[in-house]
Amino acid sequence: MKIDIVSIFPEYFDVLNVSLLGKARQSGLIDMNVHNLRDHAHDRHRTVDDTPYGGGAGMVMKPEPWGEALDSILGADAVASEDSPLVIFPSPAGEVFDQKMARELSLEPALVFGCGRYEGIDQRVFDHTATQARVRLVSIGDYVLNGGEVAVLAMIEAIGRLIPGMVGNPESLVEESHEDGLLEYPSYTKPSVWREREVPPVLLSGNHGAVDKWRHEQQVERTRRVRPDLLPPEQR
Ligand SMILES: N#Cc1ccccc1Cn1ccc2ccc(-c3cc(N)[nH]n3)cc21
Repeated sequence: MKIDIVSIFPEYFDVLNVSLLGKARQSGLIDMNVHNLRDHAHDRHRTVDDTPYGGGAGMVMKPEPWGEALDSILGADAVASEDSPLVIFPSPAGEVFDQKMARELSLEPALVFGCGRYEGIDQRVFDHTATQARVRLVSIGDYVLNGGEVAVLAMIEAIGRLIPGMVGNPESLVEESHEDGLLEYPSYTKPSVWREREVPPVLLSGNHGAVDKWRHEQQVERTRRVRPDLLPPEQR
């Protein structure tokens, strides 16, 4: 997978050289490039923002630097098609990112992430980029961050771990929260007694059928208690 990120804070993404994603970059599983938006602002102060038309507090990101930056990634003459790269702009007004979307995006050959700051990006950037590539505005939850960088880090981690070859044991991805629509079951490891707290005996029984049954029951009970919204109405 090819990943391009545009941000005024490229250093945010230095962390992506660590751990699994770092290994994936070294192995070539992921080809990641981070672009500094200010490299595409050519005035003396490398200005990327200005006051909003119509008034209001805060600043809006200017379209020109974004246009030049995205042209350098997509091609100035690119025409959007179903084979175009997918350009994702984190936004509080976006569709909500979830495990289903992470799975979908992990199959994309090329992703471009545009990190806004201030009060957001001039709308014409989204409108114009949609003529060059596929565009989605994506929220990582119903709260407001100061910019898109943290959202992109979260999405890249959630997407990256699903890319074939990323994790050693793909089976470990199946029984996680949200993979089957349920929260995951509680996990235990040695010692079998810790501070007078015992591991549930079924997990020490060696009876795999009983273990699987107990784990599913735990998933349903935890989901019903913590996230009933994930269950179909009749199971809540
Ligand atoms: N836009 C906007 C905005 C609007 C009002 C106040 C502050 C901001 C800050 N901001 C600028 C860029 C940007 C990108 C993504 C998020 C974001 C995503 C999620 N899920 N929460 N917040 C916020 C972002």
